[in-house]
Amino acid sequence: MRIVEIREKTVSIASPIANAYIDFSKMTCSVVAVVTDVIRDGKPVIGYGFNSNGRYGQGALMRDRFLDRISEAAPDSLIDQDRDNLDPFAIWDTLMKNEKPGGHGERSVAVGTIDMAVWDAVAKIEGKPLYRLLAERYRNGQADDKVWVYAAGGYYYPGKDHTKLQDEMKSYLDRGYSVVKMKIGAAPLDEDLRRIEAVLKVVGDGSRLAVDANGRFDLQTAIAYAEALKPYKLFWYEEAGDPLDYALQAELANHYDLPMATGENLFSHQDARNLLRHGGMRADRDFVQFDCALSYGLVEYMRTLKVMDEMGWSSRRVVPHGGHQMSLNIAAGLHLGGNESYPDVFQPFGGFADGIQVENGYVGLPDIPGVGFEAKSKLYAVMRELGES
Ligand SMILES: O=C([O-])CC(=O)C(=O)O
Ligand SMILES: [Mg+2]
Repeated sequence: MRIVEIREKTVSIASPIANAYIDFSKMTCSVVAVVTDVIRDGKPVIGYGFNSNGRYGQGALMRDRFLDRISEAAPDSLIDQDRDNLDPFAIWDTLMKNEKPGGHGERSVAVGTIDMAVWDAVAKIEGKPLYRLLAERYRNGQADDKVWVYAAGGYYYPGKDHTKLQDEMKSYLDRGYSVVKMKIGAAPLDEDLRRIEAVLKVVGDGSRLAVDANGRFDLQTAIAYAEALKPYKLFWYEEAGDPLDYALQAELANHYDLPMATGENLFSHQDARNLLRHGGMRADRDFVQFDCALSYGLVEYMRTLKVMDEMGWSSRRVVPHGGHQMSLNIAAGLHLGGNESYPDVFQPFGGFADGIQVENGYVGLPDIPGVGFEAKSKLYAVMRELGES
């Protein structure tokens, strides 16, 4: 058994939406296909991956060094002999050979995307949904059969008034979500409060609304928002300040005793550990949002979960960023607290398998081998074009 080839391409996920920090007018993402010589149902097994929104396609890094490391490695060194399968840990070590520690930059996105495709192939070779494989290998066989998800949206875009924002949020509730998320921080505080109040009229209660500032605020602004948000008792207040400003996050906790969330822009277990060491995050109420697709993949994610465990954090406090099926599998298989969902944006990469309904805020997973991409037809069409061409 061997990896025959790894293919990659960059695709556009451009749209007119904006958060407080960036617009998505030129957003791209990488799609990766790991082609193996294993035959299932008369066809070679191909694992697929893609990177989450917010970081651009990583083709250059992959072509410049990561893919060569795999093609130059002895094929046997990448195999899990006991299981007669690919070995995601050995593949990870090979990808990261001669990479210095620290300064994670965007190589973590390139590696995370390849790692997703490797795990998809591993689960397909074993003939199981990835979440079941993860539960069997790492959680005594106990998988969650459904995962809590919330609907993320509420972006700024030209011409979007309060009515359009309300319509968007109402459509998420109509589709079975019980918690929604909206952007803040691209408008002045008083306008953002009016936007929040407009949404509260639709969702009914602050416990059903999270807000996301995408790292926009300095400490003074973060505190001003905290004071203004407090009476609404929101589900969470996300990424108030710069993702790496742990002192800001820790000081903010002195002004806001309700749930906060952050971590989507931390790309390694060392950065996650620094957040928990220095960011004043509270294990009894706050949430962390590390996204495997941006942060060296599932191999590294397991290290992050171990760090959390050692620091007294339940895996149920993790609700990953990214709204993708890979994190949904990790959530069900490794017992996370839930997953983000983008019902309308970042298509065809956002969202879950076709025909899977959200019920009271929970979704199930398709019962097919791998991550489940084949059950999401528009996404699979993009992947297949790369893998089977
Ligand atoms: O707008 C973005 O970059 C996405 C984001 O923060 C989220 O999904 O929490
Ligand atoms: Mg966010």
